[in-house]
Amino acid sequence: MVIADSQAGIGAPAFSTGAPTVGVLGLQGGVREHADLVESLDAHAVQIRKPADLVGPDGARVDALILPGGESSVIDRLARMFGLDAPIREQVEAGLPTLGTCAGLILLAKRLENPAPGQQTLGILDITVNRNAFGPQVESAEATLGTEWGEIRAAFIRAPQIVSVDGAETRVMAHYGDAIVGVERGKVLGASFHPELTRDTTLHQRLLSFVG
Ligand SMILES: NC(=O)CC[C@H](N)C(=O)O
Repeated sequence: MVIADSQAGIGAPAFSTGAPTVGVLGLQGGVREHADLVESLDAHAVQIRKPADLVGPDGARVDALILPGGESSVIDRLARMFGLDAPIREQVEAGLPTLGTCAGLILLAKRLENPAPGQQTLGILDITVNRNAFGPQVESAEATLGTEWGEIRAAFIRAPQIVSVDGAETRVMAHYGDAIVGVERGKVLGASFHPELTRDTTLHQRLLSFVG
């Protein structure tokens, strides 16, 4: 992964080199795992930590965005602290293909049933999410899901559940038992689970299919 942050000193962002560039929100959580999967698909991964990271030196945006899992209240607080919330919202609403997994799904939701004190979301997907529906970390599980995206090997870790899909344009794509755990609207994908921990590339391939 190329870290698009001069302070990190790992080089310049790899924009406009032919292969698509996928930004991974790099504030907290499973950043490296998503970046590794992106690079296994011959795309570039860059870390997004400040608004300028969303835009390359020649003005080109990243071609797609991933909001990883982690702790959604922490990612939310840091994103607002660094002024990333509005630019992300604007670019996603303008058509930037985006994948949110677990905490990333929570960030995408318009409504949370049990937010942490002061927690906000980007409010992009017209869904209501119960933040820790699948219980504490010890109740985490791995499962193979038959989904509208294809078969996915998924890891659930204190996973959120989509308790309702409130907008007609948002499609239910995946269930785990009776629970809705995957949705899609336009070029925005949201999943309760972690495909990056089981190294399942189905969702990343779907994300890249929206590029260009
Ligand atoms: N693995 C995860 O991303 C867990 C998300 C967690 N439930 C939260 O509120 O952020």
